[in-house]
Amino acid sequence: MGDLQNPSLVLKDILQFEFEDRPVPKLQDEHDVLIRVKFTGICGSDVHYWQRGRIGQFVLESPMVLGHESSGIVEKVGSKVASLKVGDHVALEPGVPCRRCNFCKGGKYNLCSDMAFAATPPYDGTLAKYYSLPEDLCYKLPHNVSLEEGAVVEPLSVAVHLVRQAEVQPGNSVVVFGAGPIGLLCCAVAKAFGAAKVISVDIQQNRLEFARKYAATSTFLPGKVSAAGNAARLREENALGEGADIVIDASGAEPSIQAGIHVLRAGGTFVQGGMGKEEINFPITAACTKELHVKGSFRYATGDYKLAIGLIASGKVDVKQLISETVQFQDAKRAFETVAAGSSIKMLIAGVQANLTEQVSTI
Ligand SMILES: NC(=O)C1=CN([C@@H]2O[C@H](COP(=O)(O)OP(=O)(O)OC[C@H]3O[C@@H](n4cnc5c(N)ncnc54)[C@H](O)[C@@H]3O)[C@@H](O)[C@H]2O)C=CC1
Ligand SMILES: O=C(CO)[C@@H](O)[C@H](O)CO
Ligand SMILES: [Zn+2]
Repeated sequence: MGDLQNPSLVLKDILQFEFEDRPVPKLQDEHDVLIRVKFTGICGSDVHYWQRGRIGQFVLESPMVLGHESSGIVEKVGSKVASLKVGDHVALEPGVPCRRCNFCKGGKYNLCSDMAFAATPPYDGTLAKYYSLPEDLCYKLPHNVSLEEGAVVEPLSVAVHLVRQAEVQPGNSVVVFGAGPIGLLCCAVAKAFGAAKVISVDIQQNRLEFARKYAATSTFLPGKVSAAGNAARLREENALGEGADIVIDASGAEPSIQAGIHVLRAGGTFVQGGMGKEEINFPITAACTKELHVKGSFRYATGDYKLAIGLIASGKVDVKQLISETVQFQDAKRAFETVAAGSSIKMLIAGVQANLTEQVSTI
């Protein structure tokens, strides 16, 4: 068999992956660029689609290429591309908004209802040899930021957006539920924003050990007691007085959200980032009587990617430590299984290599 054009990892249905050859994307606009994808991280959201076929209103109804945390090298540029040239190393912002609606015009393009986002049904993702995007969504990496780090810019931008939504101020106490990549990056960004206490909460002891070494000032393993009981112990063990200033949920788990509301001080801020069950029991009276600020946080918007790259380039946030393993493209399924087994932090999948094209075709 001759060379494949664009080998891609396709989620055909729940738990069913297949490698397929897809056409190389055509540049649709003079400002588009074609990227040779070099590294792609696996996100908790990819795992949700793989295992459950949905996140909220986004439901897998036909086969979809997974992956949206990618870096790559510019392979081809449209006739009006001025900011990039062939060979540039870039981090991909993998969602194209309509650019015309009020949200887009107001800088909150993450809320655009016409967003075409990689690996969010029905749009194909980046786990392919090639991917195409408008030039302004490809961020040139500084010389001291590697392509591996470039693939982590996407989840770091999610964390930057979460911490900005939380309005973390110097001296704040911040409790982060979930010590997966998103929660860990939230800890690191909160610290970079000057938080005095950053408490990481998870049900996996190994993740807490990692969090403590990485960016958390302390950790908390919830017990088999009520959410209010866990919140009380969390407050006590961390000398939080009347409660934490800020809670970020990066777990999507109901007990975390409940404990998060209970651990906040009056007037504190709760930001939801984790996505899991669509509906949960929520301690609404505590939120009411403490006059909490309860917000959501979805992906990223104006300035988040630039700040994320700046945090890496300046050494304020180290993303290299999060990368557990990089597997070859043809081993992508194993990478998903490793993530599901909970034995890694961030798994990267290398882009299709020239000499691997034949091998992928036989899988
Ligand atoms: N809001 C947004 O824009 C985005 C949201 N996400 C979501 O954020 C979440 C986190 O993503 P990743 O870090 O990649 O996933 P992950 O699955 O690696 O991390 C989730 C962590 O939550 C922990 N957890 C589960 N139940 C818990 C409980 N009861 N208490 C405390 N911790 C608990 C797990 O042990 C795990 O370490 C996912 O739900 C993902 O879909 C991801 C990207 C963007
Ligand atoms: O994981 C992310 C972004 O990093 C989610 O927003 C998914 O795009 C939802 O489909
Ligand atoms: Zn993601």
